[in-house]
Amino acid sequence: KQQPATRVSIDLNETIFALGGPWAGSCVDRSYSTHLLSRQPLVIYIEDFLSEAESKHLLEISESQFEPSLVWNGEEARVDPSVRISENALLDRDDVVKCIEERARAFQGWRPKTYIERLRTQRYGPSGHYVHHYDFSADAKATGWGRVSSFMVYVDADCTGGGTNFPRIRRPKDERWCEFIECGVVNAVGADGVDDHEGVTFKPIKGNAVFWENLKEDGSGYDETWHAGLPVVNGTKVGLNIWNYGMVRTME
Ligand SMILES: O=C(O)CCC(=O)C(=O)O
Ligand SMILES: [Fe+2]
Repeated sequence: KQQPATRVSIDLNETIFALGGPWAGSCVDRSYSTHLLSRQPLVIYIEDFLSEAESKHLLEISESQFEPSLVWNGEEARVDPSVRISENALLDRDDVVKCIEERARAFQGWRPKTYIERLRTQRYGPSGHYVHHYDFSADAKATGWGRVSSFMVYVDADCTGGGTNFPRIRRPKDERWCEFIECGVVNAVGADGVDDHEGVTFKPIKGNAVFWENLKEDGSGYDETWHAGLPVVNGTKVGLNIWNYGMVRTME
């Protein structure tokens, strides 16, 4: 086994990560169903990841916590409507939240040396959006640590627009996918001018989720994971971000 050139230790800080070992409480098993969209990068669509009651609960505990979403420009975090218009809420780790964290760990086969970042909901109103971006940062290859994978979960989707667009992922051919992704020419142009009729746009569907891996085994990022939250036209969309921070595979 190849030894990493440098060993970087990470700061396992409770304000950032959902720590505390395997959840010992009782969680009701969720019978979600999965559909493989891509192998490289790994992208899996998940139906019924959240129950109706869980979504309702997440919305309730988020309500008083929402604050404007910030963007990091390399120096400071600030509001930048050209990049992102939404509010997000850091969730208290009650039993419902811990069971969702545990479901995300189990889904990934309890991947070693991987920590879930504290869960956040994100709410978008009309013209709310997030321009195309990567969830990973470029230093994972050097440090051996990074955002190895992401879940985008739809907690509320009482909206038009607001799809999650991956312009570099090839649209699957089978018509059955049209239940979950936009088919045909959509011609919606994101706030950054990227035309979403290429690639895959997931419809926001309450309770469903998209899971993808951001980093290759060596810690470099997949270009194909470039994605956006397209502008909401009417109504409200609430997403749940589950970001998984871990050691890249070749360093494990
Ligand atoms: O809202 C979406 O559809 C995508 C959100 C997203 O990519 C993010 O918060 O990192
Ligand atoms: Fe993202």
